[in-house]
Amino acid sequence: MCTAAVYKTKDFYFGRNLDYEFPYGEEVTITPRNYPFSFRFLGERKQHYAMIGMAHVADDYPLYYDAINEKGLGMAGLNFVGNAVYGEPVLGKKEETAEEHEREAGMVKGSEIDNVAQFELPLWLLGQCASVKEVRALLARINITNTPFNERYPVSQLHWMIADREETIVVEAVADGLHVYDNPAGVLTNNPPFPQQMFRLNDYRSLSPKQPENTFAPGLELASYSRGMGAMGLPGDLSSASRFVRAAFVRGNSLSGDSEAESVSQFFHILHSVEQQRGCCDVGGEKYEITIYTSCCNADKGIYYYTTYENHQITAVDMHAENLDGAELFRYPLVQGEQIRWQNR
Ligand SMILES: C[C@H](CCC(=O)NCCS(=O)(=O)O)[C@H]1CC[C@H]2[C@@H]3[C@H](O)C[C@@H]4C[C@H](O)CC[C@]4(C)[C@H]3C[C@H](O)[C@]12C
Repeated sequence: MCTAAVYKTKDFYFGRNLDYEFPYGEEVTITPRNYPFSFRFLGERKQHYAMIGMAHVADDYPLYYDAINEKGLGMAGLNFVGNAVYGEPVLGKKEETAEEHEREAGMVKGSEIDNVAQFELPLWLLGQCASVKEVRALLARINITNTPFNERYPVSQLHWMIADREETIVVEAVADGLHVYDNPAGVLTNNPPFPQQMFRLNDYRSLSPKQPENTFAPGLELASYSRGMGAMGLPGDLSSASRFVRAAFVRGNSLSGDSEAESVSQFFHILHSVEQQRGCCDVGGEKYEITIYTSCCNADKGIYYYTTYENHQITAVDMHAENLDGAELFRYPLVQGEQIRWQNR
């Protein structure tokens, strides 16, 4: 399970929990503007926007899980197993029915289509889009293909949250095609599909950070014996559907100062409210899903903050501290191990 979230104070923040039973060997990775991308179906791009994110680097290629680019656009891929459906590559244009073909004959010769392998999506979108608006335009002509990176890395079944400071969307490629949803909740988890996650929020519409009125039944005096009773019923379990509700509530009611330290701190509090502790989510074979890392990107400043399961101290990497006109990846292995600050020795 995973959870992604956005948060806005003075700056715009984007991040996620990566929950899984083992790490793939991820590193904070900066891709500078002149690192050449070779797309499977779309040729080479010698120049693109610079980006920073968490990636597994294979054969010097950044396989991003989540990242932001230098324009303030963020993107995260989360498991969507059993629902994600990617297509075979098609030849340069959309497959069209005979009827559509007739309608279009003499006008446009079928719409152009971009075949993008599933693992290429972050590079394709973050490399050339400065905003969600631009992402929407590219998605209108995309065919996300089921092309694996290589035989060691089968295609992951993911859906994506993509956001800038103005808007957040969710992209789901399913059996009946590609769907792009507005996401006013500002969070994403895993299954079920996004419309069902959003619908379920209706069940919790009476929850509140305020103490509730007693409306239980006439004549029954009931006590407000504890703080926090307005959110009684907020799910606390680790299922994806429950984390969606919990994260949407916590994020939606979050308050913080707008300094960098206060904003980053609050962002980690939001995502840590749905983190997974080792032992509580048994996935079989004596393996347990845990929150391997939590990230918080300042999308305006190009800073990638993270904590890991083994290290609660926040570590940060600033993309602008590197030469973004370079042509080689900058890679930062995750800092692990709790950093405990002793006060009396
Ligand atoms: C396992 C990760 C998703 C975590 C998650 O959503 N967990 C929920 C578990 S559950 O459904 O609720 O059971 C996903 C997110 C990004 C994925 C990686 C990225 O897509 C980049 C490459 C893509 C390659 O095809 C496979 C390796 C890989 C390096 C992927 C490995 C793995 O599938 C990752 C790391």
